[in-house]
Amino acid sequence: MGREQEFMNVLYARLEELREQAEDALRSAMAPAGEAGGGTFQARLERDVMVAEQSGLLAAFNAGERGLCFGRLVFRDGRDHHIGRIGIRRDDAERTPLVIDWRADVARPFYLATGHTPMGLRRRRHITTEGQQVTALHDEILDLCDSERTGHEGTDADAVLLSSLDAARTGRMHDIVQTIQAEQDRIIRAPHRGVLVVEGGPGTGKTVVALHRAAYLLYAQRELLARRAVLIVGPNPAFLGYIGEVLPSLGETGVLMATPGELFPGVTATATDTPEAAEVKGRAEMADVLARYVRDRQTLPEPGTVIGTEDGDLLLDADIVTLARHQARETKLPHNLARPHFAFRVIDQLTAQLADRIGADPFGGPNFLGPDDIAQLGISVAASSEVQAAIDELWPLFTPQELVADFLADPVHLPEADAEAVRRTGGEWTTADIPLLDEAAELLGEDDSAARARAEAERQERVAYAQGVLDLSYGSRTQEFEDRDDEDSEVLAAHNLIDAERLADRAEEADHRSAAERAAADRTWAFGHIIVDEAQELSPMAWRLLMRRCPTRSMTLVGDPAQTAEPGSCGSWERILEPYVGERWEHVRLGVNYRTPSQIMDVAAGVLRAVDPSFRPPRSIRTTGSAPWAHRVAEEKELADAVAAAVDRETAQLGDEAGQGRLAVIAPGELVETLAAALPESSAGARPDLTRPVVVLGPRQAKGLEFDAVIVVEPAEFGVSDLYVALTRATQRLGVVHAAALPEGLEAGMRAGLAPGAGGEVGASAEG
Ligand SMILES: Nc1ncnc2c1ncn2[C@@H]1O[C@H](COP(=O)(O)OP(=O)(O)OP(=O)(O)O)[C@@H](O)[C@H]1O
Repeated sequence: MGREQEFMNVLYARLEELREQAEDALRSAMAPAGEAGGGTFQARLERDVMVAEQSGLLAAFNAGERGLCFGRLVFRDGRDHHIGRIGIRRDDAERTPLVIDWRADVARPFYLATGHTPMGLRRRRHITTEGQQVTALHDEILDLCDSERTGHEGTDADAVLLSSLDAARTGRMHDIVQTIQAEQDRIIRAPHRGVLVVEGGPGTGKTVVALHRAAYLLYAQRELLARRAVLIVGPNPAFLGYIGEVLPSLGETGVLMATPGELFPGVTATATDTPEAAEVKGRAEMADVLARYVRDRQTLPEPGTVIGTEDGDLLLDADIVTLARHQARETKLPHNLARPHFAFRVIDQLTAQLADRIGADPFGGPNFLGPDDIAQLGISVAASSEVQAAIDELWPLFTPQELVADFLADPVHLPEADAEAVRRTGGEWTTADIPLLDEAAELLGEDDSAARARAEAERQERVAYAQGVLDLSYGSRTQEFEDRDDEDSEVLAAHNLIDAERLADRAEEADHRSAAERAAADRTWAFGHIIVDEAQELSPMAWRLLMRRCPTRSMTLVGDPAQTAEPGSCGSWERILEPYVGERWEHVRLGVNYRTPSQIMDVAAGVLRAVDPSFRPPRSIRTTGSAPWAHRVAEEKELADAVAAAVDRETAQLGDEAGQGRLAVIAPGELVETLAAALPESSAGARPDLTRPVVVLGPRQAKGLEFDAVIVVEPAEFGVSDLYVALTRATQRLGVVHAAALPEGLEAGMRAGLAPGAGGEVGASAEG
């Protein structure tokens, strides 16, 4: 222990040194222009390089501080490496690695080696720390011929994992770099570059594995991903808050997180659809329906429509417009971008009409007007406000919001019942509207060609400057960070953190945002990688939107069909993916439940088995001493008091067991407010504060979350999959408070779970 503590002291001293250097460098880079070499373009670029480099380093130093080093690998060939959250080198001429980043290849045996396949290891050590103090060591001997003993062997190999799983929850998910399991490691580092589907039951680590995969990809493909950013889509804001600290704690910040209701820049879904409306809006056919609706808005004039111009009246008949419309549609451009073609054809034909009239030879000879005269006539026709108004009427410009709002107010091309389900005038946007807005934006297009051309020319200029600055930075680098075998692949060197193009983008006066920030504002942004959690919930229309955001199809999809409850969700992975990648996707499964103890899992599984006797839940890695309990009250109005009493009892238990902890009351939506009022210390609402000791949630809000204790209220009101989700959120204790009879599968599970001597009465709490 003493030797590891000495090492830890050296390591933290080095970290402090690096942090100070980075802070100093950052301070001087941020100094006012006059002191830092003037305000020239070149000087500003150099400053940007420094700021990007040093703030990246600082973020990594700060993130790496907690649990900086957690493992050690001693190889048979004499190599001896410490493994940590980030890689750090000594300040010597060889830049010897002090600690290796967990994502480096050389760290892999830490997660994969077994007695059977030792991967060249003699021993593997887990180092537990509190702050900078080493508090425990666990050694595993992997080379059976190794007779050396340290006194730290022989402890349960899973001790570190189990202590992490037993720890009280904080309301925030933590990284698992110290205890990644072999089946998880294979997914995190999967070489597959396309769509990877990670499936598994509740608590199998799907979410945490996907986040670590993002961290790994940001390391392994840093150049691409730092520029294109990673998008993480999660079911609700509470969930995103819950997982939000995992990647920053691993030093990764180039990530945008969003719910499906936030995927159209400038709009946030705040209203809720009925299940019927959400189902209709989510259907793949809506893409065709909207496309037809856009064509409907390309209209024909009333017969005999006359337009008055300075040069006389013009007849705008259906033939003229039909031809112009046909020619505009033939361009295959989106509606708004095809409009100039339509306008041009209409003006051309009206001009011809005018020219025929003005320049006609009464004796039947050729037209008197020359090409210049006709061109002049064309200009005056185009400038006519009446002509413009007619074109606006026949081929109007729309924003996506206008188009979708018009469609919802009068839904066409839908069967009557479906149209009724979605009909809405005005009002706020819903989550199911977001893919419709995106589809509309695709159908309409955005005429930004001139702005794009200008921006691109300016950008090329900046890239040339930036390349010069980077060459300068590369030549003068003093590198601290290194953990990959390849000397040239500095993980966080300036020239990797920020390449010429990114630097050029950053140098743009008006736009100093990160890639993730720019991505958030840009509907057409192509992300380097997308992670979708609770992917089984998304509708076919939502998938169309997401696939547009990721043309490379580099995606990790996380889901569990048994937890699917959204109306209109896609169903099978094949159905989701076939239109976009055919059969070119990989499917991996996780089979061990790290969250829910077996007593609780048995009860939850009973609920699904009641509808599907062949259902097999994931195997729980833990059991706890507490049997789930149920308490029945005579009438619904007694629920709030009973829940308040149960919360007091359970929080006291958590206090006894873990010193702290988090409890969730999961109740049907209509009861949430009443229960929250009966629990004054609790947090509830659209964005509940999960770090509070007690939260009150609806079943959909509980998705993906976990708590030490969970009290499920009135489960008869839940759908089967919602109930399964609710019952599988607890890491320690589960209770049910109800007035109505328990659903069939739950009642049977509770009976089986009751400890002998507890009376066998489901109606009586096992706790008394
Ligand atoms: N290797 C591990 N080491 C430590 N903790 C782990 C490990 N794997 C998973 N866990 C923990 O198990 C819990 C469940 O993980 P996670 O939320 O990712 O599961 P999930 O499969 O997404 O669950 P659900 O589908 O129910 O939302 C988390 O607290 C996670 O940190």
